[in-house]
Amino acid sequence: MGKQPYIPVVSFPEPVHLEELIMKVNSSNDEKIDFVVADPSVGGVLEVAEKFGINGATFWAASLSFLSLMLHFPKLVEAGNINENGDPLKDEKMKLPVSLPAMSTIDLLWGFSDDPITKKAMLAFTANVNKAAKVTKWMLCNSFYELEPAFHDHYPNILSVGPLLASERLGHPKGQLYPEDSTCLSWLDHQPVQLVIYAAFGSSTTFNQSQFIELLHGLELVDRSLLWVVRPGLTDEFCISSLEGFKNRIAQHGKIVHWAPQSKVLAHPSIACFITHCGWNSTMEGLSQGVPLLCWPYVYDQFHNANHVCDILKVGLRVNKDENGLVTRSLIKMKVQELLADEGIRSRVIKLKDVAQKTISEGGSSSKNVEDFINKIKSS
Ligand SMILES: O=c1ccn([C@@H]2O[C@H](COP(=O)(O)OP(=O)(O)O[C@H]3O[C@H](CO)[C@@H](O)[C@H](O)[C@H]3O)[C@@H](O)[C@H]2O)c(=O)[nH]1
Repeated sequence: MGKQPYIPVVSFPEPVHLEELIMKVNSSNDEKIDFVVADPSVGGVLEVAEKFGINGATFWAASLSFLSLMLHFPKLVEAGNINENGDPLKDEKMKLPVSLPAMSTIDLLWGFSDDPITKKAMLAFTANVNKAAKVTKWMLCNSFYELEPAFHDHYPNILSVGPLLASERLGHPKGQLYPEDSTCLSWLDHQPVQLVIYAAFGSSTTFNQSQFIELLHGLELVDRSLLWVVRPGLTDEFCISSLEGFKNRIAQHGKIVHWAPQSKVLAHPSIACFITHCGWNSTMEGLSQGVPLLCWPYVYDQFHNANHVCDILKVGLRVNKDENGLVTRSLIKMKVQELLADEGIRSRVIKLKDVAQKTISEGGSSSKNVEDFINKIKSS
């Protein structure tokens, strides 16, 4: 028991084959590459395109407020708050851009981990984002104006085109990490309206044994209909074996799947709330479907997303760890009950759902940004 959670280490390879690929495609008689859209955290893509005289844009898959924090990194170094490795140089809270609350260096992205490899990867991520921002005049973001108005006013050149929802993806296969178990949709059809708790923690979160057992008992104590995604790798074999008894105990009102069609699940009328790690996609999907969030951030931007949901938008509540570093079963039960009883949260999140839908409808801010972007590319 008590094994430390695994923190995924991300690496950002240089686009070594991109130059070759562009040369190959553009020397053929087929259609040529004349514009590139790249994730800014993947270093060097836009620089390679630029070498060939090809324009490019970045697409940022997290929030605009978090992007602003990345873009602010060089200013924190200049101001002497941190050094180039992100280490704190002053023992004081730093003033951050726009409406981000003042923060200590430890709460910054690169401060969350003691693991030097993870920290190094996150610094590379930040450096890549800043380099890409210098190369392109077009930055797209999966957000919408009304979700983060102060940041959009501060960065008028960043075009938000969200919410981009997985259920709206074109083509097959849909690029899912795991096969979707869509039997949960027909199961949801048989559940009462707004009664089911949906719990899912994205593509890479892991739980140690102690935490997983607390979560399992917490979900059982809540004693409501439950749909829970237990992804391969979410926890270890010992915990998976303990799921068998749990499944039997909740058989009347619960379902566990390996991977759900999440966007469709969140749009289902039987969903009452979403226990989430606050990855930005999950956050956007939940809010765009008017579902209150119970925020359980784990790493990276997830803490910022949880702050935004709970303190700024006020459409969710968060769980905190106790002195042993655990979110306890009794807290899980209490917070779910508190969330479900909060009419203010429910009415605010339903309003946000309407706003999110308008923003991608004709004339909405994200819809206009997509049109503007296409027109700009065409005329460039
Ligand atoms: O059963 C499931 C569970 C999840 N999903 C989908 O998987 C995606 C998960 O994305 P996200 O919520 O953003 O979580 P992560 O996979 O953890 O995302 C990483 O990337 C995000 C965007 O940059 C960051 O915000 C996160 O912190 C980082 O962990 C979403 O589209 C979900 O709909 C499913 O389709 N089925």
